[in-house]
Amino acid sequence: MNNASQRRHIDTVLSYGGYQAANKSYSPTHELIGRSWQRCLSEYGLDPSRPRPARIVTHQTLREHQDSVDEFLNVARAGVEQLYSQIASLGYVLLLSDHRGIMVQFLGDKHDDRLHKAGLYLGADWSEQYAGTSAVGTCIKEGQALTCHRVDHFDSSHISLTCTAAPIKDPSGQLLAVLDISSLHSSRTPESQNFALHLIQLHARLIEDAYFLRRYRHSLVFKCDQSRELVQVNGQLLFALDEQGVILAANTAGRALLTQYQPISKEAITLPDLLECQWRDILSITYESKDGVRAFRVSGTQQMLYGVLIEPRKKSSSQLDVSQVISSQEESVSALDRLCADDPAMRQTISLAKRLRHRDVSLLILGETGTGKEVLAKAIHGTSHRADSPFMAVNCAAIPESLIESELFGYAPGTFTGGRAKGAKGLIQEANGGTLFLDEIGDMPLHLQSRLLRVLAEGQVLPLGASQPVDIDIRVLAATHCNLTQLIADGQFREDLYYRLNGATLKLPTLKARADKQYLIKLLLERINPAVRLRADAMSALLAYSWPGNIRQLVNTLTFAEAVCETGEITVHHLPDECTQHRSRSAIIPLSSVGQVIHTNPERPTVINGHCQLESAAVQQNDLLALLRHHRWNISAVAKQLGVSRPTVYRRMKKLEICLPKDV
Ligand SMILES: Nc1ncnc2c1ncn2[C@@H]1O[C@H](COP(=O)(O)OP(=O)(O)OP(=O)(O)O)[C@@H](O)[C@H]1O
Repeated sequence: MNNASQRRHIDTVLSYGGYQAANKSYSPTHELIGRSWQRCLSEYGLDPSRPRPARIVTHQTLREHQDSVDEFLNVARAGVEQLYSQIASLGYVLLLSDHRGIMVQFLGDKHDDRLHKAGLYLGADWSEQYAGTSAVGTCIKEGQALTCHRVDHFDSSHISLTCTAAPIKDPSGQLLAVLDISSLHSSRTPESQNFALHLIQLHARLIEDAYFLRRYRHSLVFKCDQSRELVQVNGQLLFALDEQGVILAANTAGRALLTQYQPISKEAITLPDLLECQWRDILSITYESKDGVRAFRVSGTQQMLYGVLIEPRKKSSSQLDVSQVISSQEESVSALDRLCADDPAMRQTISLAKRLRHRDVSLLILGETGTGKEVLAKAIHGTSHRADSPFMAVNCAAIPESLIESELFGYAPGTFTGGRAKGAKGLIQEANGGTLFLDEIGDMPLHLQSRLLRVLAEGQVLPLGASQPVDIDIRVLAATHCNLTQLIADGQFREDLYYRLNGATLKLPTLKARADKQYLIKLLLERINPAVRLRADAMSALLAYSWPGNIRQLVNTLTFAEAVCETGEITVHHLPDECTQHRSRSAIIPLSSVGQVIHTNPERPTVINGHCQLESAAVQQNDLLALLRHHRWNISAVAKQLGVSRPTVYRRMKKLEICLPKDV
């Protein structure tokens, strides 16, 4: 914006007396803009000839503002991110302000200095009192959605911006936050922003309603709409009710209806009064109406509304209510159920595990490192009829090859010089009556695979140096992150053992792919320290991160954050750098610039269970490379962060065809 335009704008504002006459062609929002200019000049004493730089509040102040809307930010996250995904490519940034005009959330390019300078940034103060007329500040004052387009702004330093904002109110009608989308540049015509205004109003309503439903999740909620067809998916009016049908709260559309309804002598308005019906007509909707919808007439009018009931979520048995699950003295949810909340892949796995837990068939658990293979194996054991017998876990990759045999099968007295004179029971025997968990089975040497096969086939183990086999009764659960089919094809794994182990396959998704990450984050943090709170900004960062080390890395990250946060509250600043820096995979160093990858062959996809995993391998390679480079190729540091041993890191590097740079 050049100086001449700014000077012209200052003149326009100064001669504001003629504002409405001079701007006849403006859209109706300009009544709001006019009132705002008036406030700026006469109430706040702002001087249009002295443009004000963007004011960004201190870190501490920002935290206080974020805290005050923490619960709301958690609920708003999905709506905010969905809106941003729709507008980012059009050059907009998204801002969420609290009711005082301080930006408590920002989605956009953090490194764009122009945004920072323009105040389109986290912590910026867009209150009308400070920044003059703007979409956010004026929306707060007027309680209405509006676009503040270019010269609508009071301050001449803002006249290249276009900003569109909508209010979000709490269930009592108080302003909670303002949702805003802004762009540094835009077409000159204000009409170009009409679509933005519709889009933002739609998302503000979605977020507001999500917050309403969250706040009243333990109450009966009546949802209604003028359309029978749309009410289930997009009911516009929400009413929270007590057991007698008294309206406890309503969303914005519901409150608008209530203001039209004037009861004569009632203190508390009931829904049956409002809809001229019996309380039982409402309570019986779900089971008496075929489509779960019933028609009602609004009292004293001809207006029809179609309503559905949303049942309260029970406080005690909800699996998603983590604090309930954890604090519950009675273990109402089995160890298997607790492994996940609402993730489709995990649900399938857990349901299969439940069906097979009492059978003695061997199970093969597949999943990347840290996805919880051992935890699942333990839960299967713990919920099976073998629960009171031992659970023995053997990590075939961690035991040196020379020791696996004696560790597993044991040895007879006098077999080894230096060994225990009396001999030793192997882990297979130790597990007798219980479960033997063979982790990293893909790393078991071939000759031991034959011996293991015999144990499984014959139910007997022959310790080293012994002449008599010992009867054993074990159930075997095996796990691997390897592609066993490929190992079989390469002659490194016995096909007959594979079939023996694979009574059924249980697959664990990567943490990144799980829809119930939030549940896991809360569950794990609760276990680490129930008194520590996770702030919404930290939760957002954790949800956005790609988690190459899966749940193990999440545990380590939360443990670290809990240790470094001193105030009993984890914010994004307490998270390790990689969680906040790698917001998306595309931000990870491009392979071509690394130079440590040898002959990555895109023509040779890995095949797991018949599906092409080429992309997944590339992603794993990217993630591991990023971590290695982040830790300057310090393998111990990478192993620590991933929560695996150094040999595991080396093995994974080998598998992903990554080698150490020469100068390390
Ligand atoms: N569902 C879960 N709930 C809580 N903690 C979990 C869950 N799944 C995994 N963990 C934790 O994550 C870490 C890794 O789990 P586990 O050892 O079972 O993974 P894994 O897949 O067997 O890893 P690897 O392949 O490296 O042996 C452990 O600290 C475990 O306690």
